[in-house]
Amino acid sequence: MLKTGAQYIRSLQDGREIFIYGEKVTDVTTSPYFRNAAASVAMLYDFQSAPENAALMTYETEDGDRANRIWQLPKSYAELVERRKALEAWTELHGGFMGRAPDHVASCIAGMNMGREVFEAYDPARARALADYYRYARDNSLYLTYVIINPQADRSKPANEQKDPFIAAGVVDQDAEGLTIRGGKMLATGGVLAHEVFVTCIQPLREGEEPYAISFAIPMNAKGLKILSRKSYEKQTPNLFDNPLASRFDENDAVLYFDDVKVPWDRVFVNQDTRMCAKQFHATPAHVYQNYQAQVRLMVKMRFLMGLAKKTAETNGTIAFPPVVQTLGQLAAQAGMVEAFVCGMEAKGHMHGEYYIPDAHLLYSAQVLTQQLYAQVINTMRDLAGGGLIMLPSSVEDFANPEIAKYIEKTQMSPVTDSEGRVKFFKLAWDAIGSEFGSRHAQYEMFYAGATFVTKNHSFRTFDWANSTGMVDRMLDGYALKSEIAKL
Ligand SMILES: Cc1cc2nc3c(=O)[nH]c(=O)nc-3n(C[C@H](O)[C@H](O)[C@H](O)COP(=O)(O)OP(=O)(O)OC[C@H]3O[C@@H](n4cnc5c(N)ncnc54)[C@H](O)[C@@H]3O)c2cc1C
Repeated sequence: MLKTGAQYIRSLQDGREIFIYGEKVTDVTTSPYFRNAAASVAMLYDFQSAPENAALMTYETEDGDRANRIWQLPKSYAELVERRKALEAWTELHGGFMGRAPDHVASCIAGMNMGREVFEAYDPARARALADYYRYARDNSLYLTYVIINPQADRSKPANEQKDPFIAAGVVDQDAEGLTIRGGKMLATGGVLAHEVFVTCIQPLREGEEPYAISFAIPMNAKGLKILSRKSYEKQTPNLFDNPLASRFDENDAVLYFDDVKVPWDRVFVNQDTRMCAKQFHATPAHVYQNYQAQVRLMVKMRFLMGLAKKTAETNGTIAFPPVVQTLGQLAAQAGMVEAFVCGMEAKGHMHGEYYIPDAHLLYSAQVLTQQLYAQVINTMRDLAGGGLIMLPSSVEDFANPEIAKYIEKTQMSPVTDSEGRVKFFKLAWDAIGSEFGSRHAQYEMFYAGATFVTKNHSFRTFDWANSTGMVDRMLDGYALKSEIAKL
């Protein structure tokens, strides 16, 4: 069943325990720290369930119901592209600023479900749990987030050798009903807004780390689950005009602590198996699908950033300067590169059983390069803007005071807009690239898919080295020292 925005908002009122600013918040939808972000997610739900968007955003499941395309399991290139168009349309609603909108983890679980045979070979009961969960989440329009990284503490030691063996979430007990989980996980982006969380470990685990080699999904209001929120940018932003992005799209990031949380067997996908923990991502299409979604999102975000860059130059009257045109051309080429990667990984995809999967190496190439690219793009945009990002009145209250408003009109000028338009535009640009919200985005784009050594290893692992070294070998085979000496 497709949820509407109102149904989504109601479904969040489930008594989950969020800790922030010394308080416990149990209703996200009315909290000044989270309510606007919840309303933004509700907007996504309304868009998916609007009758006029049915063909774009939904597909018919095997039961004859309609589900959001984020759950679709494409069986051809054409279906993959159809699904991507839905992701693009959804992402445009937030300009790519909600990194863990519901399409991210849905893509992961859909990809995992496309590789069910890997779970069948591991344990048919766990495979059944995964297949049932996929259908349950799809049929109930669930918003899932995930925590797949152990908290930073001492990265030189495995989880079982940390000062506290339960700094990272692991199994403390198992019985006929399921597992009991204790410990922490980073970093549940969207955790306060999601219905459920998928919990596992994507970091390679060694012998001795079996208790941490788990994979399961539970509701955000599960007994014993504590959501430890970072500061709220939404709360710090007094109004929409001054922080048009932070005030609406602060999806939040939270450490999760599992205070002896009970996980029933029908929600357990991997139990204390280090090899299977890695295989669930890399032997199935899960890792490729979740990160393909992330590149589609980035493609849309780059388009939005290009709009900001061009308007920056227009607003400052620098648009006709040849070096500025070249800078915009360079930025546009970088945006084009992200799009080329998305189109390339789709076109170069392959069948995994009955499903069509984007090309893994082009995906990992995109990840490695875009992790570096984002900071470069932001820096170039700051360079284009100069002090205009800072030469701004403190808040809408300044406009509301006639004495100050008079001087704003005298000092905020542009060849293409009035003083209000100039301030409005630069406040948006600053929120995207410079405010605390914008700065968190730079960190997000650098790390959401793992540190650079991780993505570079994926690129190394998936490149067709045999083809390249074969070419070199054929070249080397075409000549020899002996025959060259013979020519002397
Ligand atoms: C804004 C934001 C949102 C996030 N959202 C989520 C989320 O929704 N779900 C989730 O599960 N995770 C999330 N994460 C966590 C993210 O997956 C991790 O930040 C990422 O995997 C890197 O892990 P780390 O932060 O522990 O960094 P580390 O692995 O500790 O790496 C930090 C740096 O230390 C060095 N380093 C560490 N280990 C090595 C090594 N073995 N070899 C070489 N160099 C090393 C490198 O310089 C590296 O860049 C989020 C992170 C951020 C910043």
